[in-house]
Amino acid sequence: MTLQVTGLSKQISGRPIIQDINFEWAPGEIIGLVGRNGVGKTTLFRTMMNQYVPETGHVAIDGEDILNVPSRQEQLFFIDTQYNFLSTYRLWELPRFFGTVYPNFDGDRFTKLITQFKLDPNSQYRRLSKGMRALVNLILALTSNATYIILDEPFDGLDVIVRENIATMVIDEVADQQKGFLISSHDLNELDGLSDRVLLLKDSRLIHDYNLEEVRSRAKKIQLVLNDKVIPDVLKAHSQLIRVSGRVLVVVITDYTPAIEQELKALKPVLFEELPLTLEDLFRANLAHDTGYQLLK
Ligand SMILES: Nc1ncnc2c1ncn2[C@@H]1O[C@H](COP(=O)(O)OP(=O)(O)OP(=O)(O)O)[C@@H](O)[C@H]1O
Repeated sequence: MTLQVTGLSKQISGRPIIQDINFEWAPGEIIGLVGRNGVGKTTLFRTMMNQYVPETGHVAIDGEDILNVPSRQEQLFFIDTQYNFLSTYRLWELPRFFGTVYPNFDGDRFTKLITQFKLDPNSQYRRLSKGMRALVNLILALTSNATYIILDEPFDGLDVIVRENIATMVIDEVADQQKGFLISSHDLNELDGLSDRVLLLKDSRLIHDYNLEEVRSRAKKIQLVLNDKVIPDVLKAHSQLIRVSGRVLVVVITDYTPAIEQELKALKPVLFEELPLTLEDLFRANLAHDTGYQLLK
């Protein structure tokens, strides 16, 4: 079972916002969609949902265009955080509303989760804080029982507790491989430990589709203290410098080999220590040239 996005393009006021987007997405996957502010992440989601009619392309589930087969549309979930009709609804009213769109909506689980997170069922959606709204959006996504769930910046502006709650719920939900998530973010730290695959959107196109396990298996982050202040050739040739402070160097080597290790050890470093590699490190090392990200903080 997969969802296929094929040749999807959308222009707004004559300007191409997304162009020729192609990817496949299977249940069990948590895909990160990253790109700078305004690059077109939300536009891609709206176009996938046909809120925006695409100039070209389509979205299909197991080969069936979701526009032609209503039962397929029910398998795809997205709440537009900017434009939605929820603001005047009270939380207890939401299951009725969503139940008409998603026939497998689980009202009992919705009520259970609302109670578990100490949300007041009588609150109007618009009166909720940003973090509470994010939680309600996620609860709706999970209880819709859609297979493919799109979350647009679900962590934006949330405190660490709510962020962890959301991340844990997402991870639990994919454990049995029945659901998949597509999560946009402009902050790589938020996707760390969550996504197994990352799509990078730049200049209206998907320019990379990364399998993170594969990228991680080849890369190493190393802290070195060398006798000499000069950066050795082996590091210039194979690594991306993450930090330099005096004689302490932190580097990421994207294609770490025994030969590189030998060359490094031959320098007889005072300290040679492997550090945990973050998603941001990987992107900084792999993509510093083409993300347009200002990754160094
Ligand atoms: N309805 C609209 N009318 C005019 N321009 C639009 C509309 N929707 C999107 N755009 C433009 O399309 C571009 C992409 O916007 P979009 O919201 O998809 O980006 P994004 O990647 O989701 O950004 P962010 O990370 O800031 O949320 C922006 O330049 C935006 O101004």
